[in-house]
Amino acid sequence: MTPIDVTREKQAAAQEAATLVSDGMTVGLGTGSTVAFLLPALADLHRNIRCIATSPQTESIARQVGLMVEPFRDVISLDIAIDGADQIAPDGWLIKGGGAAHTREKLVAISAQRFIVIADSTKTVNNLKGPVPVELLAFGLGSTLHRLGNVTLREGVPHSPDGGIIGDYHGRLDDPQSTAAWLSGTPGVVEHGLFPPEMVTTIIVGHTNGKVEQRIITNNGQ
Ligand SMILES: O=C(CO)[C@H](O)[C@H](O)COP(=O)(O)O
Repeated sequence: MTPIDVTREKQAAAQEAATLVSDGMTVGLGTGSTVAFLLPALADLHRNIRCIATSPQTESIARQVGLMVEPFRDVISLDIAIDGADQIAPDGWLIKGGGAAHTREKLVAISAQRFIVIADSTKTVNNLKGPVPVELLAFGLGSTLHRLGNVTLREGVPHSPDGGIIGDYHGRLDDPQSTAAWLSGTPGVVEHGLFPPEMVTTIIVGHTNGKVEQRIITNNGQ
């Protein structure tokens, strides 16, 4: 069997996603190594797009390759957002936030008409497995951690770009909907990395032979 070439898979998915963008669009840019392949592909194909970046890393690379990046402040709606994922379940639930950017990534995804997920084939799983990344408010951190129970704080990337404390929740995940609702309803949790299928338009998975597989998850009301 051919060994998996994750780099080629990421590249293939990113390249395909870049073709879904048209000149004149406002484009949300996710964060991570798959998105890093998307940025030059977008810059090669499109001269006239406006971009919103979900992290300082993405913003810096996007500017280096010549993309026009603006702050996400007065923009209300994006035409499209493209981002990676850590795990993709068959029903379209995602875990994101391996790169600690899930709060901004969720805001950008929910604001986009279409949210496209790009990934290598190792990201597809039969069942989501924890942990789930969480961003927590520094104020009251000890109390929030006590109520959540099973959270480890990150050492590598301890803060989000917005100053939140990044951790990983290791609790139950057999019903992502109820875990997501519980995390969202816990005061002190700024955001968690469970993304529901309703947020996802299309998943593009790259394969080692350079081909991609596209799965439509929801038409987002279009
Ligand atoms: O959610 C994310 C960052 O917060 C990334 O999209 C996710 O971690 C996937 O990263 P990569 O493309 O490097 O595999």
